[in-house]
Amino acid sequence: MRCIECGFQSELDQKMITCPRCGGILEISVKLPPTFSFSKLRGRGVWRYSPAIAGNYKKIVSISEGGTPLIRSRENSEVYYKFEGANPTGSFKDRGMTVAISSAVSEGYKIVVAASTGNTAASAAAYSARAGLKIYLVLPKDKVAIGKLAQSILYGATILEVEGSFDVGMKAVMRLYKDVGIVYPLNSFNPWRLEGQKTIAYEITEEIGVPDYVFVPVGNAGNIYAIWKGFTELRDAGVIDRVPRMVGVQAEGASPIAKAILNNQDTPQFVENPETVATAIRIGKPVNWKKAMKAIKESQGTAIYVSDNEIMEAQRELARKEGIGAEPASVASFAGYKKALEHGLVDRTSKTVMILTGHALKDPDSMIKSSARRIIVNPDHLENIILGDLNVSG
Ligand SMILES: Cc1ncc(COP(=O)(O)O)c(C=O)c1O
Ligand SMILES: N[C@@H](CCOP(=O)(O)O)C(=O)O
Repeated sequence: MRCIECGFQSELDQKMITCPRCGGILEISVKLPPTFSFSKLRGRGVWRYSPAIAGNYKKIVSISEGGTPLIRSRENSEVYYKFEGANPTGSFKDRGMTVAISSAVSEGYKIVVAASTGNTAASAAAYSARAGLKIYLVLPKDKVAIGKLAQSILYGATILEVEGSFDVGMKAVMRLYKDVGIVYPLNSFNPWRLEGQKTIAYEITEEIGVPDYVFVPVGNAGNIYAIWKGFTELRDAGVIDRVPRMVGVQAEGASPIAKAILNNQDTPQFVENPETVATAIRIGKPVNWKKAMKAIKESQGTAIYVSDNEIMEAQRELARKEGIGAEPASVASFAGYKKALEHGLVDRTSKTVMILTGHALKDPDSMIKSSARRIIVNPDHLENIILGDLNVSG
């Protein structure tokens, strides 16, 4: 393990979540066994890749996460959507949560905590219910999409609401973890969680080999790093010969990392009051910014920001042309891909995967604002509408 802030190094220690020297963010380095081969793996989902997942687990808490569909685009056979909405609670967070909760249980914790814009909360609530742990969720008041809030309520979490953005809650959870050792933190500054999320890279590689580009929505910035880490491990073990270019996509009103990358700055300027329709990535001070920038730079990738209008248009286009329903933050990857095509950053022949991080049903308010043809009809004369349409279209 190595601290990304101060360079502290240690042997693998599952008790370690942040750097014991400076409190910084830790990286877990994994060397795949020389015998690693996809053909030898058994089962499906996150734990199929257990030879690559660091740590010892006395008990595995799973709800069959991972193994999500990689859907080929109808319009371009080189383009794929990794639909993380198909996870048990409807987002990629489940991949990380199965590992983090299994780690918490193995280390003897009884209480877990997470700050959240909604998806981490829903996932953490489900996995802690399955493990029989007590969970406290810190949410930005009135800023969590209704589907996600409803999930956290259903799974029986205690919900603590704070005024202000997600960043306020994140800071509070960090402090709580550092001051009160009995509480296990489930956010992505916990490097064990990212061990689960990196399996996205393993699944993509096993199914289609190495893509040229992977587009990832970026909020607290753990996922883009985790996916890059997965590809890097496979490359270092000689399973693949290169790592795809990682492209981080942020919403314009919450884009410290994208702006730093685009302006060639080493450090992002944090956003005090982030604002975007994509509430899942309404984050101004991403805790994993160093890891994300490392992943982008070392993969020779880039970052992009997209407007709220571009996000909403992308959500409709994906639904209406490809039949895939993803929440606004999720389709930032698609909006970013469209922009990258326009700006000539990628071309249509590049093998590209967009990570669609969460299901459309998470945020019904965003869907219902889409334009739709809704007509009050006489049930005895439905044919009038259909025949009328046929006449109009000739
Ligand atoms: C649906 C969705 N997409 C993307 C993200 C961003 O992921 P990360 O925080 O790992 O950058 C989140 C949460 O942060 C999310 O809930
Ligand atoms: N979008 C996230 C924000 C928290 O991110 P995390 O990966 O650090 O838990 C959420 O769903 O809460």
